[in-house]
Amino acid sequence: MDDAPAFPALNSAQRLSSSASSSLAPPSNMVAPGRLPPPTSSLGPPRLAVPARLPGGLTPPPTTTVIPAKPRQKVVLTPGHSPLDWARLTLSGQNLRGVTSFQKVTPSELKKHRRKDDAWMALNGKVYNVTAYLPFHPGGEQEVMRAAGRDGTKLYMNTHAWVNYDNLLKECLVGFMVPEPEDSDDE
Ligand code: HEM
Repeated sequence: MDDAPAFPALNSAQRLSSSASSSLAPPSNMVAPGRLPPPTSSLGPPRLAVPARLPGGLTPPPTTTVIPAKPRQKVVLTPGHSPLDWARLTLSGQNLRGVTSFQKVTPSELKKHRRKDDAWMALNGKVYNVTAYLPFHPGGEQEVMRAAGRDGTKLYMNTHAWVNYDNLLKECLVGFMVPEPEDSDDE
């Protein structure tokens, strides 16, 4: 049987360009998001690992994807307030709700609980006493307090829809939102 022809063909663009990109290592001008680029020599312009145009008129594929990073707003939690500490506290049997039975909470009742030592928040119709959680909140106490005494669903979802509040605040459930009674004077 005849020998198989060389692949890629001896005079192909791939072979011609192979000297330009002989290494499998990522090009040195690739920058991980949030990282500074590697220092470039002060002698001459920065090196470009991939030429603007490959021999044979081929344009190389893009080598970087820049995702604009939103600055994190996480705070440093005080000792004893890690997520694990919070898990421990919720399992301790301590009453974190501040009530002994589930309540029907009207908007005007909710409004009464907007102090740091008595903070309730409604999330999708459920009302939570978030007082105990405040020092454990990775975004800081002030952020949670923005929604204290009111419905924080929109703010919460806009900030971190991926955070499972139902699970984190299970032991902080106070009750459920109900409309203001018809004859109320809307305090
Ligand atoms: C509606 C009021 C709230 C606001 C405005 C708020 C805001 C924030 C902010 C700004 C961060 C930092 C995000 C970042 O830069 O990474 C954060 C993180 C976090 N918040 Fe809240 N938060 C609120 C309520 C809550 C509540 C009630 C909980 C408890 C279920 C919670 C749990 C968390 C967790 C677990 C993180 C860390 C998320 C992560 O690492 O991806 N937040 N929050």
